[in-house]
Amino acid sequence: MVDWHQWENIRTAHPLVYHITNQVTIQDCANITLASGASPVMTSDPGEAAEMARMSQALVLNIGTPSPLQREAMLTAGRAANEKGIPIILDPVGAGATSLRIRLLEALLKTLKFSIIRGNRSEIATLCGHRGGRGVDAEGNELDSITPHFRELSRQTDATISVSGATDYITDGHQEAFVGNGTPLLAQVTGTGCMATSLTACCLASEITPFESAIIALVATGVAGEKAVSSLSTTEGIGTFRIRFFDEIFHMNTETLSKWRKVRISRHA
Ligand SMILES: Nc1ncnc2c1ncn2[C@@H]1O[C@H](COP(=O)(O)OP(=O)(O)O)[C@@H](O)[C@H]1O
Ligand SMILES: Cc1ncsc1CCOP(=O)(O)O
Repeated sequence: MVDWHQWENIRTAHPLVYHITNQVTIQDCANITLASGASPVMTSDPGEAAEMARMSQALVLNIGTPSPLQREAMLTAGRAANEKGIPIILDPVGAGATSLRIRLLEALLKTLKFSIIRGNRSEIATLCGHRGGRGVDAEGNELDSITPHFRELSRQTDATISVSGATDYITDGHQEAFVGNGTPLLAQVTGTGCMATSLTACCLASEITPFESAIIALVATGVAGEKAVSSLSTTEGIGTFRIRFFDEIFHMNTETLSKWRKVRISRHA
């Protein structure tokens, strides 16, 4: 059972969520963080990364557009966060696309302890050793055949694994959740995965457990997408959808989450 009231914790706690993230969706991530009731800060200068991490309540490391300076900032901020017990969430955007991304992920996973790793199926499958994906979007991978690998990754990394797709899958190695909310239009707008990661960090920063943070954030993303798409007229498309998605997150509350949620949770055998 998920306590959906915890969504309101974000507005009450108003946590600072530090993002080292990609140049494509950085502003969307800042705005979705604000829409949920948290406060974003985005900077990639290694010179201030440790100090910024120490004052935050959660750290997002999103590898969408890596650079040498950003890679250094991620390791510096990550070490500072780990030392202070501040939770870190990793978004391995485009994980399998290049060797540089694979090496960066190996370094991050070797050096840092993550509370949550959130990506699409191709990205998380790459972390499980099944390299795939042409760019940053998911390709292939039937959910049923791959969930045992996600559970194993959770055990190996001691992190909650949050995998988005038509059906989202979350495991902390002991229990698993399937989230059926969403709309295919979410996959046609860039940044919805990055924003799902930001929302997961907002929950994590508000003292919600990693497993519940992952579920609540993906339900909120999916429900906001469903409500946004249902409001579109025949002449409206992804531009209006994107704006309405922000509005729906801004107005998201306990009642909407518990009424619209499509979640199945079970314990692993
Ligand atoms: N075919 C789909 N049907 C319904 N929801 C989807 C679909 N594809 C993705 N979503 C939703 O879109 C959001 C972003 O997921 P995804 O597109 O997998 O992330 P990414 O942008 O990292 O590739 C998630 O909330 C997910 O549930
Ligand atoms: C298109 C693109 N290229 C590098 S990062 C990025 C954004 C990816 O965003 P998301 O993973 O949320 O679709």
